[in-house]
Amino acid sequence: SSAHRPTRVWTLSQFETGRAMGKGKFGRVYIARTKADREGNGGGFICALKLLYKKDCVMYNVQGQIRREVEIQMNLRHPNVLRLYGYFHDEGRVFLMLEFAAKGEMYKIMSKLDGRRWTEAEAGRFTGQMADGLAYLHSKHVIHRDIKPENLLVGLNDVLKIADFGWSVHAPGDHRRTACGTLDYMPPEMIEDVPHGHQVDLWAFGILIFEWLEGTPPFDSQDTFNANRDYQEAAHTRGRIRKGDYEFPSHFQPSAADLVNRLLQINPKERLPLDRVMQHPWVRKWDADVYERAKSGGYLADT
Ligand SMILES: CC(=O)N[C@H]1CCN(c2c(Cl)cnc3[nH]c(-c4cn(C)nc4C)nc23)C1
Repeated sequence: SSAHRPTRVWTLSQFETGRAMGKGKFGRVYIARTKADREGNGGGFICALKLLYKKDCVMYNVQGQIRREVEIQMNLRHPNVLRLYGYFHDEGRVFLMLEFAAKGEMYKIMSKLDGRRWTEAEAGRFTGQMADGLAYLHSKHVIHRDIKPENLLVGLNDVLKIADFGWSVHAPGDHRRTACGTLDYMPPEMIEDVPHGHQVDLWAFGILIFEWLEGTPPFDSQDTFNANRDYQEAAHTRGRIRKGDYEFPSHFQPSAADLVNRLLQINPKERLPLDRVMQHPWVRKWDADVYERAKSGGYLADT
């Protein structure tokens, strides 16, 4: 029957928590394992337990936003989207039970690669998975708005997981972070501050593919730290983004460059839709069946 299965009520006592995996400014994530219940069932389930302090949420008045985002993420089910299994709270903290991604954070893994570059095969496979996960999110009318290596995780077997840390760990500092956050992935329409739609994720996807293959993003803003140079750099970067002023290094695969060009279109309406990304020759070369996967999943626009 379609009777709504009540989500199990969790409490912290049902977990054994391990080390903190990262110290986000506004929350911490611990590796955790569920304890078996009295009948000896349900033990040993590994997850990532994310803590948010209520006092931070109240101070930044984001509790409503977090509740909305949790409701959305609870209903998302896709192999390339990090699962949110449940949530619970005690008097001072909110706990999110998230899927554990065994290989960790994409940007950290990239920092260990030679030149921060993936091979063409690795980048191609990640591209197919990213198109699949994004198509699923867009079919649920979820615009990510913050696609970048910092918000991607990698599971066993190099499965890419889109994780939306933006609203959770960073949300309380969101305004500050966006104000001084990196411009690298920001599309022209967000720089112009005009209304934007799901195509902002397509632009960021183009930036991401470039960075996977080159090791640096095309409008690299060289995050400088002294104020006035920082301001001039940012102004220069914004100008380059608005004009679509970027170029490919000589080693860049022409077919991959073609795909990146079709995503980094100034006019959001001209960016290649995800069903076409999945059918692009360079993607099919490395992930031949992503289009069929997404079609059979029923979340591709029937264009
Ligand atoms: C700074 C910060 O908060 N980091 C959080 C982000 C998400 N989070 C994880 C989340 Cl939410 C889920 N799975 C993870 N796996 C890992 C990880 C695995 N290894 C080998 N190393 C790490 C790290 N991290 C996560 C860790």
